[in-house]
Amino acid sequence: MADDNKVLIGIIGGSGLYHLDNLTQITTVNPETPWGFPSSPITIAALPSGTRVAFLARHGQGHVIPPSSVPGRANIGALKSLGVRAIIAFSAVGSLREEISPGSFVLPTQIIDRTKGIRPASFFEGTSVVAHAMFGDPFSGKLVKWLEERVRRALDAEGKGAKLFTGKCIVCMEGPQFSTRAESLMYRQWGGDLINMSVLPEAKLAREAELSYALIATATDYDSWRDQSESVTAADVFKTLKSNAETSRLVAATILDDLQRALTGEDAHVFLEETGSMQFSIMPRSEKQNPADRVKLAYVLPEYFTGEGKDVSSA
Ligand SMILES: CSC[C@H]1O[C@H](OP(=O)(O)O)[C@H](O)[C@@H]1O
Ligand SMILES: Nc1ncnc2[nH]cnc12
Repeated sequence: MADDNKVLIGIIGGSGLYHLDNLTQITTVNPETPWGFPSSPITIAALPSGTRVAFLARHGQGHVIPPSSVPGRANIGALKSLGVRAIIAFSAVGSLREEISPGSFVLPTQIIDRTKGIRPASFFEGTSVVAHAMFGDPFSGKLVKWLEERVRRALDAEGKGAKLFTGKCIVCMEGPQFSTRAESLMYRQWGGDLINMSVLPEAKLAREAELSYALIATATDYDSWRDQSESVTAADVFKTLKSNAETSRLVAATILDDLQRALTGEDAHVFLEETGSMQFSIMPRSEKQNPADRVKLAYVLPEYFTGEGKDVSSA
C-alpha cells in the first residue's frame, strides 16, 4: 500500500464526540488485541482528498464505558496495529483557571497524575519484560507546536470566539465522582490548569507504543474551586458538550489533510519524534523472560519484538 493510503492518523473522541464530519466510511474494524477489544469498533474513513483516519470513541458508542474502565491498552494497541503513527485525542475538561472559560480549547503540555493505580498503565505490566519509558514531556512537543497555529486558525475561521490556550497542565483524576472543593483548590496550588479523567494512562500507553500523541482539551466547566459558584455537575458539562463537539469536528476537518502531509512528507521523521524512543527503555533481553510475553509485546512493538519469539533487537 502506498504510504499516502495508510491509516496514519488516529482520532480518539471523548465525551460528546462520537463521530467526525465530512468523512466517507470505508469500513469498521474491531481487532482483538492481547489486551482485549477496544472501547468500540474503530471506524476507518476517508476525507474527500482520500486521507484516511481511524476514529475511536473512548467511552464506546453510546458512552457506556466509565473513565476507570476504558481499555487503554486495547485502544492504543489496536490503533498501532492499523498503522497509526499519530493520535489526536479530544477530551472534555474542567477548567481550574478563570481565563479558561467553558468553550475554550487547550493544548496541554504537562500532566499531574491523580489516578488511583487501578488502571493498567503499561503494556509491560504483568509480563516478564521491564521497561521505563521517558515521560518528562508527556505529549509530543512537535505535534502540539504544529497543532497550535492550525487549531487557532480553525477557531478564528469558525468565528464563535473560542479561545485557544497552550502550555497548560492537566490533572487526571480517577473519578467517576467530580473533585471536592478542597481538591479543586489544591490542584490550582499545584499548578494544575485543567482537569479530566481520561488523559492517563492513554498518553503513557501512546508513548510506550512510540506514537505521537497530543490532546485537544475542550473546557466544559469551572470544576469546584470558585467559592461563589455551585460545584460542577454533569449537567454543567453536558451544556457545553454539544457546541464543543461541533467545534472539535470543524478543527478535525481543518487539520487532517495537513497532518497527513506532515506525516508522509520528507520531514516526517522530525515530526514523529517518538519513533525509536523505546529502544533504550526496555531492559536487556534475559533468559528469565517468558518468550510468550515477548510475543504479546510484538503486537504493539514489532520494532523490538517479533511474533515468533525471534527478537530483532538485543532488548
Ligand atoms: C462527562 S463529564 C466527565 C468525563 O468527561 C471527560 O471525558 P473525555 O475525556 O473522554 O472527554 C472526562 O475525562 C470524564 O471522563
Ligand atoms: N470538572 C471536571 N472534572 C473532571 N473531568 C471533567 N471533565 C469535564 N469536566 C470535568
